[in-house]
Amino acid sequence: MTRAAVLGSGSWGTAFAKVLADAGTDVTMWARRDELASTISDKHENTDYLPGISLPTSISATSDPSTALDGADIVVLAVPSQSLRANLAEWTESIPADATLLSLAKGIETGTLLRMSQVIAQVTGADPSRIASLSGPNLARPIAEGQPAATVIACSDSRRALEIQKSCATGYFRPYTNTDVIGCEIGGACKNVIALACGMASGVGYGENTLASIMTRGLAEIIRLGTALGASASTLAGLAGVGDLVATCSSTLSRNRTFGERLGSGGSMESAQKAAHGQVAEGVKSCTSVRALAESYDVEMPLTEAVHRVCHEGLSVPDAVGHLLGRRIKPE
Ligand SMILES: NC(=O)C1=CN([C@@H]2O[C@H](COP(=O)(O)OP(=O)(O)OC[C@H]3O[C@@H](n4cnc5c(N)ncnc54)[C@H](O)[C@@H]3O)[C@@H](O)[C@H]2O)C=CC1
Ligand SMILES: O=C(CO)COP(=O)(O)O
Repeated sequence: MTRAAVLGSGSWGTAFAKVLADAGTDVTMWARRDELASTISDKHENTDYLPGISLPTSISATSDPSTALDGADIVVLAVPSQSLRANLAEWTESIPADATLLSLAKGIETGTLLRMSQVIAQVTGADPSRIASLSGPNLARPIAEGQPAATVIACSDSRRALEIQKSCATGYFRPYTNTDVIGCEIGGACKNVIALACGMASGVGYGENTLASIMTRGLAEIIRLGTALGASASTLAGLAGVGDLVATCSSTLSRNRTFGERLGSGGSMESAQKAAHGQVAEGVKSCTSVRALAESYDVEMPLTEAVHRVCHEGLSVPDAVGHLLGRRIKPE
């Protein structure tokens, strides 16, 4: 039986642990707090992040990372992007030598501008062939409720991608494999920034034409950046690109879209942050790193630029809209 350690017990870590267990994988979760680990083990519910969802009784949880990692074939990294490096530094010693490392995080590290698989390779010293990324239209709660969805597992080693695919395929969760780790990670990180922009537009009161225009032009800038970094455009036209972009930009369950909506309807960064109740809206930090990454590759990303300026330079949403529409007109 495949054994997985899921490190991080937020909404997606918990929902994905349920998927793994439903697929017949032996799962141990790690939670930062003892209290949450005990609740998951004893009450089979994550009352903090996925209240009302019954977890399989086979899932156990611990606040001791070495207990969770003991004998793991697959190590699922489910903490927010900006905390991955510090957490990994503590976990590296206990990670089994041949385990596959699977990142669920959708962000680009600030400062280093590294993708999550690059951070994992740097901190753990693992060969890139052991590192995989999972990304797609996967809002946590509907998946935990068993609503059908598909995803992409990207790994340069197809054997490892297949191993993960088998460990999480269920009657409601359909994983596809891919070898394009860059495309998968860029799609996942960048769509959060575009979802912030859609939220802002929606908060102002704009409707479907505006949102569809932002999604489509957002995809154009994601493809520009992805292909400059070596991603395949077809990955970005698939589940980890268009699929996730549509789900996140359209859903009121998205933390990024909701965060943007609060800003668009006149809320401050502080109030939007407070209203998120500790849940991470990755795009708020990644807009800055994606923008810097694009700049270093001489790639134009006007929507990302606008989101960065609203979140971090005090630009108002109406002024950001004015700047975007005031740009030079050009062919599509
Ligand atoms: N929630 C969702 O629907 C989806 C989330 N993701 C991605 O999964 C990653 C994790 O997100 P969620 O599970 O949604 O998180 P969440 O926002 O529900 O919860 C954050 C989790 O990370 C923990 N955490 C926060 N700061 C930490 C730190 N410094 N060290 C260790 N743990 C820390 C919290 O205790 C909590 O368990 C993110 O990159 C997110 O973009 C991907 C797909 C779906
Ligand atoms: O990545 C997600 C869906 O695929 C979740 O998006 P949010 O982090 O905006 O909730």
